Amino acid sequence: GRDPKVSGGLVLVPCSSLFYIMFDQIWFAKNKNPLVSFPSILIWNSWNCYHVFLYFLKQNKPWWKLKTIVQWPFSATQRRRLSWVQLAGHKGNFKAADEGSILKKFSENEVRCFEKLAGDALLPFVPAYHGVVEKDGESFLHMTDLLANFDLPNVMDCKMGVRTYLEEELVRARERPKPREDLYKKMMEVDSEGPTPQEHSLQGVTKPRYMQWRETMSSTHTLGFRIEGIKKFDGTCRTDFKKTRSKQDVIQVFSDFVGENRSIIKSYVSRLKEIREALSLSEFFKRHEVIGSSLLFIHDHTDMAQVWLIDFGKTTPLPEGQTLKHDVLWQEGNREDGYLWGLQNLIHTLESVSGEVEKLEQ
Ligand SMILES: O=P(O)(O)O[C@H]1[C@H](O)[C@@H](OP(=O)(O)O)[C@H](OP(=O)(O)O)[C@@H](OP(=O)(O)O)[C@H]1O
Ligand SMILES: Nc1ncnc2c1ncn2[C@@H]1O[C@H](COP(=O)(O)OP(=O)(O)O)[C@@H](O)[C@H]1O
Repeated sequence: GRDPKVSGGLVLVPCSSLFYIMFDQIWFAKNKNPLVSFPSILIWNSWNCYHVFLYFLKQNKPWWKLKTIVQWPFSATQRRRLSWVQLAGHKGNFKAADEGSILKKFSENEVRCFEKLAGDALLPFVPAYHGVVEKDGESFLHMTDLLANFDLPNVMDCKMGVRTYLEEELVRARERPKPREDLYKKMMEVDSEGPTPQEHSLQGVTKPRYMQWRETMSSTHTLGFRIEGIKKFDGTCRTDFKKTRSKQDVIQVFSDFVGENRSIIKSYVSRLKEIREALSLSEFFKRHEVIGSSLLFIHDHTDMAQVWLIDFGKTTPLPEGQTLKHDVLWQEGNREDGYLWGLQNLIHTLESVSGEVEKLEQ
């Protein structure tokens, strides 16, 4: 009864083994799940129950592919804290805050966006913004944790638009090209034939070149959005969508994400249509180039399903008097981002999933 058990890629270790518990939690806290905190460890330990220990060391696979979050026997609040996940973006950008809220590393640009969104038609579709706070000598944006009202949520991040870098980044790279080794390495991890012979010899690629390559490898160019990451209710997390490009592949990932549940698909489609309506009324949207922003999809076993606009770090105001259409071709200089075109394709994708589920049910 007290021996470690192996089942389906997981090792269950008795909680009296403090070493295992601490190792696992340090691993979580340092990596993708910054909201897991130390006090919980002591409570769990005193419960003397079994604890799920990741099997990644034995399998020699990247840890996140096997990351699993314990579901039992924690209270709903503890489960909520445990299932918080950062699916994309920069590591270490988020910190836990008071119940139901999170802190994101300060960006002046993003603060300005949240301030302008306060009186805009998009307000009901963005996380509530509670101002700038200081913690441990650093500034953060305090905002609502969108996962807080869900129990063991399924979460998906879709990055919107046909372009994921700013025009000014392109100009800068042209004027002063700066080949980056980290981006070269990231490219090589996905496709060793990605870099050009010159990039191979430099062991570096520029940022816009990397971003453009990411766009063509994924569905950004062909559909105006791409899947960045998914966390399922069981804690499994996937961020390996860099080559998910075809319409059929995207439909397959969505179908798996919604578990072929028609009620959830219906809620997602109607929420996306509400967002489309709000975007058509939004002054903010008209007057900003929206780059690198995501739609965050969240649903749980109660069939509650929501979609939110997040990440305004690279959403930039246009010069006075200029507006964007968001559904026309981008040509350098016009600053178009293809956001609305991507949204339309996203709605079509979910409608296709719904059609396929209907066929299966007949
Ligand atoms: O997704 P991968 O392939 O890892 O590439 C990342 C993402 O595009 C980041 O965008 P996001 O923050 O929207 O996820 C971007 O940050 P920026 O937002 O600063 O462009 C990173 O640029 P660098 O931080 O310059 O490496 C870039 O390396
Ligand atoms: N308000 C929020 N509530 C819950 N999760 C969030 C929220 N904001 C961001 N996240 C999570 O963090 C990830 C990265 O967020 P994002 O704002 O895109 O960060 P970055 O600017 O570093 O790219 C998202 O994919 C999502 O999983």
